[in-house]
Amino acid sequence: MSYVGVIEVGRVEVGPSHFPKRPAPSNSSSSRINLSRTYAIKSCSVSSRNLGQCYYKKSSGCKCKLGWSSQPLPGLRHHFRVQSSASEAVLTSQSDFRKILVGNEKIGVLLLNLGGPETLDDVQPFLFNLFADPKPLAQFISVVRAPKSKEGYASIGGGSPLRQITDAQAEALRKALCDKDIPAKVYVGMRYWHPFTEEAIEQIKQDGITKLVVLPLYPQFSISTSGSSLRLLEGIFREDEYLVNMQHTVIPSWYQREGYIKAMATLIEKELSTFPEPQKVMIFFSAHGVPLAYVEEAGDPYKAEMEECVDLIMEELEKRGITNSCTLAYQSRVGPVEWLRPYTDETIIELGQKGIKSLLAVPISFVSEHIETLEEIDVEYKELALESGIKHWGRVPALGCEPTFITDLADAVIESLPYVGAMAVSNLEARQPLVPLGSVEELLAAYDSKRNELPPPVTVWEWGWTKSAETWNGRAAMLAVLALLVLEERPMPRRLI
Ligand SMILES: C=CC1=C(C)c2cc3[nH]c(cc4nc(cc5[nH]c(cc1n2)c(C)c5CCC(=O)O)C(CCC(=O)O)=C4C)c(C)c3C=C
Ligand SMILES: [Fe+2]
Repeated sequence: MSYVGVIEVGRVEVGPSHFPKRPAPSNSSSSRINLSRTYAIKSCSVSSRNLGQCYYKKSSGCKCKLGWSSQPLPGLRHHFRVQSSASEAVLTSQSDFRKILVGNEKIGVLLLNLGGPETLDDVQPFLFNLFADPKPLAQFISVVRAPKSKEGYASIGGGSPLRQITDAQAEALRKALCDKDIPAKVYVGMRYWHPFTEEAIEQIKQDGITKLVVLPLYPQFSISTSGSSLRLLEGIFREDEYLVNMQHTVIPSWYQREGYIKAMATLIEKELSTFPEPQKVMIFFSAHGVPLAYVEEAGDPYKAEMEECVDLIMEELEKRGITNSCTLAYQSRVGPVEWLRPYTDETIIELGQKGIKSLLAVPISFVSEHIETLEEIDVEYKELALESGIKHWGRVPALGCEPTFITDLADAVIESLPYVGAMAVSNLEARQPLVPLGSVEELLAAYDSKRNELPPPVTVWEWGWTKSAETWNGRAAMLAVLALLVLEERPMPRRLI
């Protein structure tokens, strides 16, 4: 039985502090709320966090933070009405809690990731997929780029560890969900290498999943990463009868989640303690870069989310009495087009010139070890730092299967369950600041609506031009890499091309 209209959360105190963001709309049933009274709720869309509070309190009279839709949206299944009528029931037991969230549904979680070549032979075809738009150029670019990439992958053991780590994260998440009484199957869908997203979707269909939570494994949203995967999913969903009818929701980014922030702060705190003078260490956040045009012209929220993420981690550290200085820079640029600044390599040199002696690198845009942590940071940037006068160098490990982090991902999934099937966002303004959720289509529409002023297409790109995020991504990447090819002959270190 679906929980729509069945949730019988008992007495809920509705107070002004629970509605800080939006005033009660005058034309909806919510306008009848008297903020100082206690109400029973029928057919509601309280998030599982709130249900969780009800459950954990195991008593009546618990407080729930409620959100509402100002008007019933077409197709919105879980909007709620607050009524001053009685019919109070109390949600007390774990099984009630689980029943509401799971019912008879088969829940699936689809982890989206980029994918990486597992062997050196995979490198060129992997690059082909990465640059596969338009295809004739992808072949050319991947062949030219392959030797350089292979060198990198050879130096980290002959392949990317991404698949293995992501599989381990999927299994850890499954267990964490199970421990929280939410039985779910967890799938891995890579964008550019095995197991491809298409393979994961096939498995999801075979398993008869009825509710799917889509969770990109990138803490911050970028059109080049999560956006690209979601665009692919959108196409797959649209063309498949089973999937069109399968309820789903997307957690587009989760860098603001308390558990993630705390897990990052703990890793930093631990690593700082290995320095001879921890309080003098500069915390150096290094994020994967994107071409500047993504942010300035295509409306990528990546930079804003990254900066907010750094602020939140630093706030958490401050609460723990750690007040080190910090800086944020962007790494891994490809080609000479402008990428997000400041660049990691240039910043390291500048910090050395300013007399900084201790640097702790924190990879922040990705939660697994991969070529850019193991080779670029651990080898190239470390070497550059030592050459630049830095005496003490450290690097925070990627989160991987760190338990606090995995538990938090499980909570994110559980909190998203009431939104499965619901159209929770209709535009960016309507999005909640925390854990904005929505269907793939809705979400992309929200981002697309911000992208009205793309520059006119360059002639060479006119073939197949659209304004979609993924195509824009492909075009910019292509532009960058083509420019790179012009400079390819020059003997420059990887970080400077
Ligand atoms: C948040 C993470 C990432 C962003 C943003 C991103 C943007 C981006 N990347 C390229 C080009 C390449 N990326 C490559 C590999 C790669 N990139 C990420 C993450 C982000 N990329 C990952 C996790 C990986 C796989 C790493 C692994 O271990 O296999 C590569 C191939 C490797 C290499 O040759 O350096 C390229 C090329 C562009 C152009 C871009 C933004 C538009
Ligand atoms: Fe990349």
